[in-house]
Amino acid sequence: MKAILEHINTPQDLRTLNLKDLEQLTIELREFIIDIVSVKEGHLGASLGVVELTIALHYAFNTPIDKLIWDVGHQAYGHKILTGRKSIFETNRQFGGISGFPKMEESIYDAFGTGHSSTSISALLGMALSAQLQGNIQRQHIAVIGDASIASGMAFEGLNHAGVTNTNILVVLNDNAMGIDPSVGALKKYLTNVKTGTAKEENIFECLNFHYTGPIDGHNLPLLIKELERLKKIEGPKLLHIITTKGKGLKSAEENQVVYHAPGKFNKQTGELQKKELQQLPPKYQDVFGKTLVELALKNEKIVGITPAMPTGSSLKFMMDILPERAFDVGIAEQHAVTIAAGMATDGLIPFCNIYSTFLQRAYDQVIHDVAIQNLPVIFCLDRAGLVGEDGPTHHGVFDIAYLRCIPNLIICSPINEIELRNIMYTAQLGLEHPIAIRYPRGRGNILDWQKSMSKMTIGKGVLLKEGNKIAFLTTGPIGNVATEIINEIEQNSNLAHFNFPFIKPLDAELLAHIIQKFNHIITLEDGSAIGGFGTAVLEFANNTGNHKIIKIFGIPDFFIPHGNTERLYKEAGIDKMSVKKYVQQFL
Ligand SMILES: Cc1ncc(C[n+]2csc(CCOP(=O)(O)OP(=O)(O)O)c2C)c(N)n1
Ligand SMILES: CC(=O)[C@@H](O)[C@H](O)COP(=O)(O)O
Ligand SMILES: [Mg+2]
Repeated sequence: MKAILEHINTPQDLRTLNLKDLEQLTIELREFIIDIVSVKEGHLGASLGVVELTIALHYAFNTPIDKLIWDVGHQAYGHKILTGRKSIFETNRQFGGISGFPKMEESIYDAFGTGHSSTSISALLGMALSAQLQGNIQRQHIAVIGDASIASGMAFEGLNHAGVTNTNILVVLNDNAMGIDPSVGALKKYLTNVKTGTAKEENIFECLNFHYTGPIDGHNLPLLIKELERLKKIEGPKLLHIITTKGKGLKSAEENQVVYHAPGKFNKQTGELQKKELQQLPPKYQDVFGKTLVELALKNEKIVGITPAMPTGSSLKFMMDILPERAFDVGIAEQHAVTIAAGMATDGLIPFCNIYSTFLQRAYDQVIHDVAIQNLPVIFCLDRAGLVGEDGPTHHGVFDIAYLRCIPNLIICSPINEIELRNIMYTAQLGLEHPIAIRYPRGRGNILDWQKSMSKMTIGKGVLLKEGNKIAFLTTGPIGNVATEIINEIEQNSNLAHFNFPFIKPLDAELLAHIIQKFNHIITLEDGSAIGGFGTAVLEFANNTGNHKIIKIFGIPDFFIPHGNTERLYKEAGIDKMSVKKYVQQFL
């Protein structure tokens, strides 16, 4: 029974409560988040950590008139529940349901859409400058940003600019000493010194011209409210530094903050994680990467590993455990991750720079300017390529082929399975004349027996998987296995040929020329953007040969694919087995 929360549908309701009821609300809100996330899954620890802050902000400020931005947005579940989405919170992250991140089209209380980190201060400053220019001097602007996210370049850029304005902005630094994994870097050290009272005289935020308060206990609701009310009356840029515990209120989440960042299903009373099925499963691609890298690095001392703040998600943690001096977590700093990899490559090291496909978008210039133009043999491992599922459009890794394919010098490889991933990693560390981007998806592969000895691949070589004489399937990446299934399910399948193109660039020109000459009908299939992707590359090639054939491109269409389970999303994108099979069958 949630006696208080039951009556709260908007922040206006919350503002009528007395302090005792607000305190009770913190308990009920935590329970509500735990109740739903324990069965529906999602990000847990971050939202539990900001329950008091969420209530205090909506109590002290006049949202949605005052603008409130949640950096990354994975901590905004309490905010969603208190701003009209309590009854639909159980649809969180599901297809057709609410998004796991703030989204402007979802609610007037979501002042800015987030998902990728460290954007909040810039967006907030934009709003505050706009308010100033338009004479809206009453409006308040608040960003909540975590200690890991504020260490990112983009957040620093925002602070640096904001400090020379007299805008009405408040940055709340939510310091729990954690990202997904423990926070890293000199700023983390500085914040720790501030918390323990051992920081030197000068305060870094005051030096940036912010009015600084803190650190204060972010779980002390009356104190938070009092401080926010006070800060509201102070003009100019302000920073409030609060100390919180990630996972606050659920013992296991407090004790194991990395796992409970997004724990999957768990017992809401004990916090115990739901037991996984006992049967042996194929490996996660991230583990194939992580374990293979260790295997290679133990033999090749030039290999180094880099991750921007995702040691657990990328499985670089395996190398960090075994070869800590050669594996670097650089914090949420994708641009820096790419350029230090470039620097290392100039000096003969072999950097495996692992970045989620979606987060590499932030380091596009570094890929071109620092790596490709100088033709440095950096090995990019782009995890979470393709549709990632419940995180939705901010996180789908569907643009990489299109945005990388136009960069000269860069090899692009999309292995069909775990074995091919291992082989291309092995091949790359033997020494390439160019940088390479190896993309692979979220989740598991298909092969139990994957830890076989590795063999060298020929860069740019495609593979005939099945002979046929009428229609040619050309696939790249694990979606090639869907083509195999379709072929196996079709009776007249002698008509269907299947070619795997692990290399999107360079394309296997010889094989492609043969295919274009032999087949009148070609189908390409990929899990990336249909515009500018692998299919487009085939089309361009065919056009250049002057040999005009029917080429049907299956890829992600020209709209943002929403959140939901991947099977459903494949359908939404029209690249699921049924859709492709239906297309093929018309011609048989
Ligand atoms: C540009 C970018 N890189 C990486 C991530 C993945 N990521 C999501 S949350 C997170 C950690 C955020 O830590 P912090 O800002 O301290 O917030 P907390 O989870 O501690 O509340 C990371 C690295 C991301 N969302 N965006
Ligand atoms: C909020 C965020 O960006 C991450 O927590 C992301 O959800 C991680 O994704 P994976 O679960 O695929 O590692
Ligand atoms: Mg943090």
